[in-house]
Amino acid sequence: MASDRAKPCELDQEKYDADDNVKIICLGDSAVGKSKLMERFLMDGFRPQQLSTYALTLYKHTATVDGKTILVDFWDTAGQERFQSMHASYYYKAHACIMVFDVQRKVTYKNLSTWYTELREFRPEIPCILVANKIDADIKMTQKSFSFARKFSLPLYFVSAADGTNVVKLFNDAIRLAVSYKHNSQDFMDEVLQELEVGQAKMLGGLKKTASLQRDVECKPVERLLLGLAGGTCS
Ligand SMILES: Nc1nc2c(ncn2[C@@H]2O[C@H](COP(=O)(O)OP(=O)(O)OP(=O)(O)O)[C@@H](O)[C@H]2O)c(=O)[nH]1
Ligand SMILES: [Mg+2]
Repeated sequence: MASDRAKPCELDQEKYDADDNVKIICLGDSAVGKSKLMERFLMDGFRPQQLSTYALTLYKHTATVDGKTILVDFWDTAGQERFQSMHASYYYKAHACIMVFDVQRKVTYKNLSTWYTELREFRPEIPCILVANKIDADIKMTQKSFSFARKFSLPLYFVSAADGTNVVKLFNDAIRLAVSYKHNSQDFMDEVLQELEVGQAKMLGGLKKTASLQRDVECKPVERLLLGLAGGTCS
């Protein structure tokens, strides 16, 4: 279970021993409760005053999933940026998205399509959880079916940052989905291939050097192939 709480300590040994790390982003209009949801999960608290997020806040959290320590970066942004395009780096290498609307303000539900379109431009495949927040203010909303979730086959969570309903479940599920996406996606394969390429390039660099220094040394077949790939020659 990913049930650990955020630790205030800067020097956290777990961070150095972590098995993996994931990035989870949060999207939605201003004042839907993105920051309050993070506050509820990470600090188990809720201060009702509204302080709109300025630009971007990054929270670091340590979780345990299937016995493994996972470092989670939660990215929280300001919803008023909706009318501009979000910076691509916000989406860069994100492994899951929590997309929030406010059950008390219909417009925040309508605007989901703008958020979702942009998300899919940058991250076509990452898991996305749809969140109906502030159900404490109108419990009847949990009886409503929200077609946006069905249309895009998104899991829908009814939550309240104010009283904590479903918040821990929401974040724990998001972490699980992020970890699972990271290990099963094409992105993961791309990362592995990239690392192999870097390793191979280093090896080829070494071989090229050797070949130019020792031109009369006979090349073994495998070295010929590698030198061919690197543009080197064997005499
Ligand atoms: N009743 C109720 N109010 C909530 C809940 N979550 C957030 N709020 C209130 O909604 C307001 C906005 O919450 P924030 O978390 O700052 O919203 P945000 O989405 O981070 O807004 P930006 O940073 O501007 O994008 C605050 O006044 C909160 O007290 C909730 O679950 N229930
Ligand atoms: Mg905020």
